[in-house]
Amino acid sequence: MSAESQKRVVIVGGGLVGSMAACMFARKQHKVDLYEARGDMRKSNMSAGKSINLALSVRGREALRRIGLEEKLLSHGIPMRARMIHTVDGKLNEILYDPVHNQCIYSVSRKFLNEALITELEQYPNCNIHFHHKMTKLDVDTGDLTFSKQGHEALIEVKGNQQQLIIGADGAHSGVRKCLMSQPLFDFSQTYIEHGYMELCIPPSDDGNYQMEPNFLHIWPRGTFMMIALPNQDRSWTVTLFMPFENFAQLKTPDILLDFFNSTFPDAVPLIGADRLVADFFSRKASSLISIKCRPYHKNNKVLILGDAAHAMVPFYGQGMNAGFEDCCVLDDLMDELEEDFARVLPKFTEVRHEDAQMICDLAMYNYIEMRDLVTKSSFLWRKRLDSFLFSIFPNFWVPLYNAVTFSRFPYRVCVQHKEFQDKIISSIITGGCAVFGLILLYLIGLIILG
Ligand SMILES: Cc1cc2nc3c(=O)[nH]c(=O)nc-3n(C[C@H](O)[C@H](O)[C@H](O)COP(=O)(O)OP(=O)(O)OC[C@H]3O[C@@H](n4cnc5c(N)ncnc54)[C@H](O)[C@@H]3O)c2cc1C
Ligand SMILES: Cc1cnn(-c2ccc(OCc3ccccc3)c(C(=O)O)c2)c1-c1ccc(Cl)c(F)c1
Repeated sequence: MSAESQKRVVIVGGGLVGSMAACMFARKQHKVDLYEARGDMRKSNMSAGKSINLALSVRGREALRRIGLEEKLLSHGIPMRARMIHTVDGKLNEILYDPVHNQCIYSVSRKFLNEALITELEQYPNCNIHFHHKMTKLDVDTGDLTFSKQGHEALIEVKGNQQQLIIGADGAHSGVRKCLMSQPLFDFSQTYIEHGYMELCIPPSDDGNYQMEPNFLHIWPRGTFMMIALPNQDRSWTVTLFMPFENFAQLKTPDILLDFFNSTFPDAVPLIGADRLVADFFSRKASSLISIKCRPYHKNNKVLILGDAAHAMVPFYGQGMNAGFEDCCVLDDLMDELEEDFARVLPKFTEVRHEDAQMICDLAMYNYIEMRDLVTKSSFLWRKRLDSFLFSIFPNFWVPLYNAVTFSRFPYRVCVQHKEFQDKIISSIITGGCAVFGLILLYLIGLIILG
């Protein structure tokens, strides 16, 4: 690549999306400087962020494929071919995600994934990674950046004329986005939901095996309370309890906690272990969940935000990382289509991505509301069984929305359009069916009256 065509890119945030974006630019031989506030996660045992493991699906896999990491992650990940629904009376109900094509989602370790991305990035001589560098200031007009470096008094200045593009992949509470918010015509909204989440653990059995069937996403739908478990490589499970903060606050003592679990998630207590449940629950605090929407995602030809910085969503669709990785694919394609001209690429990114990103934020929030309101024990179950049955007999027509979102790369808005079309068909069949049934009934009544 000629020096003139090589771009210089600064990426703020070395989490999942920032490190993915860095790999995508580095493989195109551009000069990349990645700045991450935290230290090198490969040198610490701390968890890499908000959840210990994540569900990886098709949209995220495409980004990993492009940088050559898909097979590495799939071989480390654990396939989840079905949801296993735990009813309160202890019954287990498995419903395949894809009875037609046998597609599955993968439980992957956040730390392993972030480490794999950083290690891949290090292979590129045209990339520098600056750990312990926290961006404290950005002038969105000049592109001048200021960083504080852990343990150093002096601030580090990166002048705007040293790079052509600044990407903000610094998460839901993005400092780069906050700088964009000071600009005119920048729309922003955020919603904290009443539910918080806490991660618990189901350890391996005494003989080192999984205590539950491993190739499943285990779900305990209890209306207001929801709990899921994703498998880990070490045969343990990361359990995530979703509950309103006010309910977390009511569980003040071990006895109250155990009474709650024994009545709400009875089969989970022996799996977690009563002592471990008490110790873990009272050793941590529930974390908040936020949904963020904003527009535009860019400023001129200089600044762009990706991932949670642009569209943080509640985790009730398992799509946040997948959507952020898909941002990187959309940007990658636009770089190719528009000859890497940032003056065209950046506004086009907002134009083509914004509606889909808003849609998945809305879908995740809709799922949250719908799952919370599915209060009867079997309603979650029957909804899923009906979807799965119709999908298996009309595979090209009846694609459940969850399957379109999770197992295809159709734009999120197209997935919803298809769902709305399906709903119209169903309602007209039901309406038509009712009309036919009514006519038959009238005919029979007429026969009876007229003898
Ligand atoms: C409980 C839970 C479960 C989830 N489950 C799933 C799932 O199953 N599947 C899925 O696809 N998604 C899931 N998600 C969503 C997923 O975690 C996020 O969408 C994803 O982490 C977003 O990645 P990101 O890189 O945009 O942001 P982040 O992961 O937040 O990374 C931002 C990075 O920027 C750094 N940073 C922040 N500020 C600065 C600064 N000023 N200077 C330098 N660096 C900075 C941070 O240290 C961090 O490393 C879940 C989220 C939660 C909360
Ligand atoms: C991490 C991850 C990956 N995918 N999903 C997911 C999400 C929603 C689902 O259905 C919604 C629905 C249920 C019932 C009726 C309509 C819609 C299904 C499913 O169909 O199995 C799977 C999750 C997840 C995340 C949080 C919670 Cl709380 C949860 F339960 C699962």
